[in-house]
Amino acid sequence: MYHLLKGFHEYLTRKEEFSVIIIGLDGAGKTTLLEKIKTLYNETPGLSPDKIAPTVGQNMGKITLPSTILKFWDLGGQRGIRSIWHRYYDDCHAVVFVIDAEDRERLSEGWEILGVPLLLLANKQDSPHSLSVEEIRNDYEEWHRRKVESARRSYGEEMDSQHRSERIASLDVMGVSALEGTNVRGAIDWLFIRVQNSRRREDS
Ligand SMILES: Nc1nc2c(ncn2[C@@H]2O[C@H](COP(=O)(O)OP(=O)(O)OP(=O)(O)O)[C@@H](O)[C@H]2O)c(=O)[nH]1
Ligand SMILES: [Mg+2]
Repeated sequence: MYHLLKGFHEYLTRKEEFSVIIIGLDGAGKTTLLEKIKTLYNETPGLSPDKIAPTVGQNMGKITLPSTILKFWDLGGQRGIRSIWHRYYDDCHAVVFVIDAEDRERLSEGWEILGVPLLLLANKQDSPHSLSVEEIRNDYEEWHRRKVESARRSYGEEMDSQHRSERIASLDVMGVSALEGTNVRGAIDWLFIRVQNSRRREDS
């Protein structure tokens, strides 16, 4: 009887774990974001911004949501370290791509390394010098249009235009400030819904 009740209790309280990777150029604010997420969702606060150094390798952090554990992998963004990102793609349930909205010069460098985008965070929205969500989205679409056009020039007309629209449709841009925590909860809500949906699709 005890085992039956214990099993039932475990069933009711069980939590599924999902992996989310956080990528983006060096200095975009990925680690600041992860530490802010820990502070907002865990009893033990994350590191304060002045304790955060550039990431060499990876950081991991977990938060608990209703019947869900989100496990974040914050990966270093420096050029030499980006080659390890692909090892995390297969096993993750969602990708967060952080953009430094203050850094106009390096926006296209960001698009170059962006694989399949899911949630794009335009970070540093607290700064008056930052580009807005709208400007970031337009820049991405403009960059993508140029890329499709130059591919068309090189490979002829057989470009898959349906693929193109799917790709843009899958892009969600949100403005956040990792430093101040603005809209970080909105980003977590987005991820929560996204991983729940991915589970429903796997189940059916
Ligand atoms: N104004 C402002 N600055 C931020 C924000 N988020 C991060 N920063 C600053 O941006 C710099 C880089 O932040 P990190 O979190 O180390 O960046 P990272 O993306 O982890 O960089 P790598 O580990 O090298 O890939 C730091 O000086 C942060 O304080 C933000 O929301 N607003
Ligand atoms: Mg970092």
